[in-house]
Amino acid sequence: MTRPKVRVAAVSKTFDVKGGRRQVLDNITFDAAAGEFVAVIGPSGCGKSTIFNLLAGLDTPTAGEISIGGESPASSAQCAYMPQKDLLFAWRNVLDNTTLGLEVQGMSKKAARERARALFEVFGLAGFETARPSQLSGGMRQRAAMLRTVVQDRDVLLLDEPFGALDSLTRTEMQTWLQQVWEQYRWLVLMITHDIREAIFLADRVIVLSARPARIRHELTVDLPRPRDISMLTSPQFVALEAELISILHEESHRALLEQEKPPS
Ligand SMILES: Nc1ncnc2c1ncn2[C@@H]1O[C@H](COP(=O)(O)OP(=O)(O)OP(=O)(O)O)[C@@H](O)[C@H]1O
Repeated sequence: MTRPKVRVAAVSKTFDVKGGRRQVLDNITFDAAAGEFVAVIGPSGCGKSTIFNLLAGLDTPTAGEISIGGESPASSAQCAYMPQKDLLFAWRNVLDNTTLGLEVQGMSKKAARERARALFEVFGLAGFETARPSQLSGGMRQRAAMLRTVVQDRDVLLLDEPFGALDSLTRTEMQTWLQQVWEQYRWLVLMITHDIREAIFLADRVIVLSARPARIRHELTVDLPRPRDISMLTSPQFVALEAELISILHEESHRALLEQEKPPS
């Protein structure tokens, strides 16, 4: 078996909060291989973004270890992170929004623009390079935010609810589009979503987290053939996977609701 690209080993995270400590992650262990598409799903507030912050090296675990390509997240230059609110700057045109990450890393504006421009076609944004973000549709804005992540040329993409704010029709289109682009580039994608169908449609594997403090509640392998299309959403195999996840998530969401009513310990 090849060595996993991402390794999360016995990771726990506790925050100091007013009036006590709040444990958010409890002994999380999972691996992901190069080229794999892994969806992460769990009740609201269970700790999904916290895991991504640790993977991106923005914070450190209280216990346990994370490695990306054998390196610590902070020193690894292999991860590109698209946070939940990856907003485009209204005063920059679309091209200059997509080059931001590269410029922050020290690349010249000219070189950054050249690299980003080459992706506009694939991201369905050709012709909109000099448009302002306000001139784009919701789906286009999300593709621009994703282009800004992808242009960093990393092997591992962390996508935190990339389609959360979109209407369901646009969302379905974006899922189909993302699948196509992923087939072409084969990044290792870790994607947080609240949408069970989206998770099954896109992922090779779905990791289900428990209510906070998050533990791995379940791992589901999605062995539906690729490329997947929307006609599969109603296939017996898809529906069975969906039912399995719905029942687990409902249980955990209910626990999360009860947990919210408790004060920090
Ligand atoms: N820096 C911090 N200090 C204190 N508590 C924090 C901090 N960051 C996150 N938390 C808490 O950790 C818990 C999990 O937050 P997180 O954003 O990881 O959840 P999530 O599963 O991504 O949520 P959502 O589904 O709503 O996006 C929340 O209760 C949050 O308040």
